[in-house]
Amino acid sequence: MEKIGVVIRSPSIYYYIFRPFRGIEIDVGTFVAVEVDGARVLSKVTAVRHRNTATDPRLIAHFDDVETVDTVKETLGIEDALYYTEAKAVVLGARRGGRIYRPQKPVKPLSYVYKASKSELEEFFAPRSDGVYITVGTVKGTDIPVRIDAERLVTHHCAILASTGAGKSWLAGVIVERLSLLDIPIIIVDPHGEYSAMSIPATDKGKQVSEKVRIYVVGKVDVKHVDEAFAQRYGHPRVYTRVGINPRSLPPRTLEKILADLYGLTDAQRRILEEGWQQATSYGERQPLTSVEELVKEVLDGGRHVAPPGYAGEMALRGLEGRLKSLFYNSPIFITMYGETYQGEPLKLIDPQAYATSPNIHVFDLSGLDSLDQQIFLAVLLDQLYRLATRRRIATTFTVVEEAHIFAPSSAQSVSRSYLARIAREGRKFGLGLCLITQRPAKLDQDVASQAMTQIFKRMINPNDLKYVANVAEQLEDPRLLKTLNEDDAVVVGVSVPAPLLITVGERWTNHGGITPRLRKEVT
Ligand SMILES: Nc1ncnc2c1ncn2[C@@H]1O[C@H](COP(=O)(O)OP(=O)(O)OP(=O)(O)O)[C@@H](O)[C@H]1O
Repeated sequence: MEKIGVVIRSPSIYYYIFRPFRGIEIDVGTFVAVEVDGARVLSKVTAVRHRNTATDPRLIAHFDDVETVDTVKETLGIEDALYYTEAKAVVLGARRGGRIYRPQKPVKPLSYVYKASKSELEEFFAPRSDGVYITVGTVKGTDIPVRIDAERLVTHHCAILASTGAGKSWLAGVIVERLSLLDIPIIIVDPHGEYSAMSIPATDKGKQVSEKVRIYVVGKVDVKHVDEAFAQRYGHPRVYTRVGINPRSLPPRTLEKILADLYGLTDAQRRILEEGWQQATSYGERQPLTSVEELVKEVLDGGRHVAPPGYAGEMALRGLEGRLKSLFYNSPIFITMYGETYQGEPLKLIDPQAYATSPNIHVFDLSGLDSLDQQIFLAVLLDQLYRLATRRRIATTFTVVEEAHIFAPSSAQSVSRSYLARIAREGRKFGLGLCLITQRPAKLDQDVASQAMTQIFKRMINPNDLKYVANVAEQLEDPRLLKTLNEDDAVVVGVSVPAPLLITVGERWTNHGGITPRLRKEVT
């Protein structure tokens, strides 16, 4: 084993500082090994610096032309004597059977530092024999595959956090493709309509994945421009089902909140709504789909007995009637009568149980909806999924939520936040996993974000987001690293990897819809 340096000091059990021997080049990211109690412990270099012990650096500031610098370097030949290099290595641990063992004592000063061999690295990153893994890329700078524990990734939730254009949806696509071959039902909440491209394979392997893609356009919205762009780019028409939601599937608190936010509600109207909605939705599991007129009549009839007497009561009832009709007729996500169509296309009711029991990739294109309708849709979908999951009526399901900070913002209001938070908190027990994707980590609700036990970071530039990440991601050695990442780099930390890893993200097997447009011409 090649000895490449010696430990100078080790201030804690987590890292040590070593001096690479003369002629040894060490880069950040290099894997090295040391011995602790006879076991070889793997470590990763996270910083390299040149230290000057012989002179005051201010002396060098006086070397103000090429001639002087060359004279000092070549004639005096003191360059090597002036500086030495030292590196910081973070202890990753040693593999013992299926587990990673981390020594509970610091590395001894004067211990030798060895170059980590390929086989040593492969052994360290090898998956446990009893787990289910997906390969999402390679350890950066090596060809060692990065295998992520799929069960932990899915059920303990994950988050992909990075600036815009840093490659979040590319990576989400890689994860979804690999998971789909394990026959896990996957639901993608796609506010930008990017993921329809997964229905077009990019490689042979991609054919198996794209056959599993089911696209749903949500609501009565015109998506001709999206379809045209799709057909032009891939030479195939986009095939989708148009879906909507039954107004009766709205949870009462959510309905009340929407009406209050949009139009305001008096106390009397709230009381009538609470009673009336309970009556109108007392059909059990499958709520009937009726016309809005019938539904509103049922609500008013069911709540009339709590209305104030006389004219005030009549006013409250009429006001509530108007508000309910406005909401259900104006929002494009509701189906307002049985057999409704839009531009000749039938509208189907969403069927969360079918999505969460079939091993497909269900892509919900929400791009035609405004932000409130997107949130209402997600609230209803997640509410139904949660109810089904608690009754063990679904398979383990992975739900990818793009732009998660819109659906669960840290400060602003959102009707979907409590539904995301509930699944983030309790979904693991029922096999409901989330993948939260956001370009503004600092704007994502903390309760929701903190439940993501695997965190994947990509390039991040915004100082607020970096500060936030430094506070929440204990395992991330130095958030400044995130500023320097390329599009295909990612840092993975958390329960589904043996140690924090800098990875090169793998190839896509299906098409990526989020290509950043290039400027066509130079201006002369
Ligand atoms: N691993 C990769 N290998 C090659 N190209 C990549 C990779 N990751 C991303 N890209 C390219 O980088 C660009 C941006 O990627 P992507 O659409 O995934 O970013 P994003 O972070 O999701 O952006 P947005 O915030 O706008 O949704 C795309 O053109 C994509 O093709």
